[in-house]
Amino acid sequence: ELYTALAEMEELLETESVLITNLEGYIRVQEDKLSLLKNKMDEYQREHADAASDITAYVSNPINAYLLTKRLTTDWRQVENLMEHDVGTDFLQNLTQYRNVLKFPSDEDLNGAAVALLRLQDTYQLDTSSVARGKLNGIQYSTEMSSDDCFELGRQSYVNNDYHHTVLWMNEAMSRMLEEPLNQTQTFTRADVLEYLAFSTYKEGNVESALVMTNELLQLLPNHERANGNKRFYEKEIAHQKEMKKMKGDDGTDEMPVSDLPVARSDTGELGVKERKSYEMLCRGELKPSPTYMRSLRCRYVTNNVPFLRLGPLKLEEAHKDPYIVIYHDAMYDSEMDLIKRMARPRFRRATVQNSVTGALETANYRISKSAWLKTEEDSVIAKVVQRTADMTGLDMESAEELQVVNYGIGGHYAPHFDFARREEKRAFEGLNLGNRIATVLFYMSDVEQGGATVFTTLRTALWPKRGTAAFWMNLHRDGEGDKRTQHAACPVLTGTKWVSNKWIHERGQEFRRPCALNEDSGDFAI
Ligand SMILES: O=C(O)CCC(=O)C(=O)O
Ligand SMILES: [Fe+2]
Repeated sequence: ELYTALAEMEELLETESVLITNLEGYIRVQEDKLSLLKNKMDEYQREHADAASDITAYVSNPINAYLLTKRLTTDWRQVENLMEHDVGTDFLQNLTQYRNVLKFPSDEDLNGAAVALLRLQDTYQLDTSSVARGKLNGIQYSTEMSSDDCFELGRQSYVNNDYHHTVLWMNEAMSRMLEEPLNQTQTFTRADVLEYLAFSTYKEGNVESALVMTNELLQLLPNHERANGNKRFYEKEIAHQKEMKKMKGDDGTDEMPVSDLPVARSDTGELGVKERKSYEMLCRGELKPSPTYMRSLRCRYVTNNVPFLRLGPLKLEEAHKDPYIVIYHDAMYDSEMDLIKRMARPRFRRATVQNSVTGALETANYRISKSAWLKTEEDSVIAKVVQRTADMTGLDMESAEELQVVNYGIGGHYAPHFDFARREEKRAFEGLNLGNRIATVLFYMSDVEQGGATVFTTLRTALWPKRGTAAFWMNLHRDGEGDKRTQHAACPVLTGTKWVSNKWIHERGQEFRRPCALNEDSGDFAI
């Protein structure tokens, strides 16, 4: 699960550096051996040519006769020994040992990294060939991908039953392969790509194209057993579809290719097609509140009646009126953020979500990050931050959860969700007797180069991470019901790392600070 946070990916670079050194050593020893053999061969060739120019004269000389005999006995045995001795063994053994001491990614990591890349491609509408060329918004974003890299990404998509991306990346692999100079280590052939393409195209609902590709494949490999079987299958399928059309008198205009149908995407939860569209638009910064609405939003200094804040008031910026969402600027000092990150690093675990039925904590594709919890009592710095949270919210911190520190790697995200437990998730905070999560304070502990906004899916509002700021909103209505309008998500990180910390404040202890009411009345909250 290394791919879930950037912090741990750094260790992989160290692993790679050790592997490179080992490979360098291996090559050096092999080269030494080969150059020794080459010297011997040159010497033998020279002597042999000499002898061959006048064989009788050569062998009649006793010294030559001795040397020839020696060459073919002890000397040649030396050559055989050299050839036999495998100088690679030690280096191979090193590799086995490294497995135990160094950090290595697993196949699951490879899959996770691939899925993350594809998620970014979707969310930020990146076109396949630009990604393959390492280009992002016209600038060089990373190294170029080889045809092999593209093929592997296509294969990963295929394994995940993601035929849409299989087609995109297999096509890219093919066109890259045609551009590249002939490569001896190429891991795939044209026929391999055609096979993946044909089957995925069929799965995407286009049988005709699948048949065309299969025929192309059979031209390359006429005896390909599976392809022959598929060809018969596709032909039957096409005939069957024609038959069906005829029976229905259907002119085919209302037929929708399967790829356009809404598909359940596991990593954005239960979003419908429309919600998913607006979520992604928000992430891209394409959906904004109207200028009229923006004009109504204010900034001000606040003291919240806290005497201490009279000395240094908080800087509040309104992000949304109803529900009320605010940003506090300079809510955390650099030194605090540095310490919090340092404390969290060694404790990072893959973030979990609560199963709404069983209440159990489990990992899920729709939340990809690493997180750790810090107790208030652990360090005076944490206690200070918690006190500031109390000042910012006017709420009691007794029932609040520990500070949750989160680090998102490239592609890390959290799909649209509510911070409060819904009725059907009643078990979530049961037993703690602290009530539901009444409010959220979300500290941004890093800038994010590209992507990584917090977006409120139904409010046309996106908060862009800015180091040191904190967002604050109430999750519950006055009557304790969850405010569905607070649904929000963490967009995937496109470049850079994202660090945040969450302070979730609970209902218990707020009875006098935010008295409840009989009906939902969310507009009266004043800071
Ligand atoms: O990281 C973000 O922007 C939001 C995180 C969030 O919503 C959560 O952890 O509940
Ligand atoms: Fe959240």
